[in-house]
Amino acid sequence: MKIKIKPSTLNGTIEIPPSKSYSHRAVIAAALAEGKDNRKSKIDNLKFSVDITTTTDIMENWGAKINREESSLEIVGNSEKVVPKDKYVQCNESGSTIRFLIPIGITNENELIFDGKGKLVDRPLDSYYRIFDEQEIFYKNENGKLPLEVKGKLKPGNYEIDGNISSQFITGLLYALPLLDGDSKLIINKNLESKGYIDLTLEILKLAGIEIMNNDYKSFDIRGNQIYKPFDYTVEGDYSQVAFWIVAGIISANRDNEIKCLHVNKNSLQGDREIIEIVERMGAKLEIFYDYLIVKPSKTKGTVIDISQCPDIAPILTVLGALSEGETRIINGERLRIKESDRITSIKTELNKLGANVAEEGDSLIIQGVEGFRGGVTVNAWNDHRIAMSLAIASTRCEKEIILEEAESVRKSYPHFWDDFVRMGGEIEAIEK
Ligand SMILES: O=C(O)C1=C[C@@H](OP(=O)(O)O)[C@@H](O)[C@H](O)C1
Ligand SMILES: C=C(OP(=O)(O)O)C(=O)O
Repeated sequence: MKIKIKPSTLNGTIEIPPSKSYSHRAVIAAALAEGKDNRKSKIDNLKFSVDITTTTDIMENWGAKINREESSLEIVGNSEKVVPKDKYVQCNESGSTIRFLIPIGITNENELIFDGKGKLVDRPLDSYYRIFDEQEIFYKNENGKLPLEVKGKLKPGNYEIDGNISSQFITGLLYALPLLDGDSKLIINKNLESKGYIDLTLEILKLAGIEIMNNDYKSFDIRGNQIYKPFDYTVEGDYSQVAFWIVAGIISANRDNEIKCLHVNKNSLQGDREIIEIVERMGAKLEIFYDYLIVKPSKTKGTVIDISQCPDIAPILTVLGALSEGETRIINGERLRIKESDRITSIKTELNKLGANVAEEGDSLIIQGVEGFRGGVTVNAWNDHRIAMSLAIASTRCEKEIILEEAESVRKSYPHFWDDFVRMGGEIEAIEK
């Protein structure tokens, strides 16, 4: 979908959508829970983005009984036995889905074909291939790309994972290993990045009655033969998404505007909560309350941002850096290259078309601040929801309107983003389906 976005300033109150990371975890844990006497889990405040629908569909296919309402779910779990009705597992473009579900799928002797779309076809899974090689689990793919055929069953024992590629492998194993018929140890080699996501995993596992011994994130001791228990849970707002609205509020050209963001847990464990500390360091003024926050326009200064623990907020922080005084450096962004797009190159390329001054240096983004963007050009979202949303927020500081291609990519995590954008004062016009 191609849309025209006119320059406008955003203002008002926004309901931040539920955390995608918590939603995946809650749906999976509830789907694995014992379904004795039809005992069910209830998950409230869910939004069926493409990624969450994908995970939910797969868990249903693997034996959970799921009743979907508009913004909640009831699940009777499959009692830890993954028995697929269909061996084909379509993960669409969701890295979380495929990396969480590969090990869970083979906690039972199964034959599965994992497939994906877009960039997911190429996103790395090598950490699992090493385990399959060690355990002589059959797997087949062409040139390391999806589809991936896997046949076998995981064995309890020692597992080693590099902590600097994707924390999603660690989450997948933390979910799967308690289901094996013996104890396991998960050892993390190299530096653990995206550590906050492991905290979310441990929190939901605990809620489901799963016990894991965390040895300071260097290793985890996991007892086998554990049983997931049903639970009730309400998903909190998503810090990766509130980041867009925080930056929108800071860069607003209308000094009288303010953006109030609802459902933002002040004490959240989400790693992207770092957005608050980063923008405050750059000079932004936020008013933070127990479960909401208020952002007013402010002048910001460049800084150095280590993005290794909060990769998903890199694109929108690049927008903020581009409009801040002096130089902003976003460093340690290696894994940004293996997301829905190569986010170092995609955000640099598209923001520069608007008139920003962004350069790549190794795995860093080096940004020289400008007063505002020119706009007046066509930009592309690279089929990446976070690039589309970042460009939408950047458009509010363009002199001229912009055309955005692949605007529909927001549906991966935030399907009603454009409705919210318009509700907050954005002006868009669809040009092409
Ligand atoms: O576990 C999760 O929910 C996620 C982990 C992160 O991935 P990496 O650990 O690969 O950085 C993040 O980018 C992704 O959007 C969600
Ligand atoms: C990288 C992301 O998600 P995933 O890895 O689940 O595809 C994201 O939402 O930015």
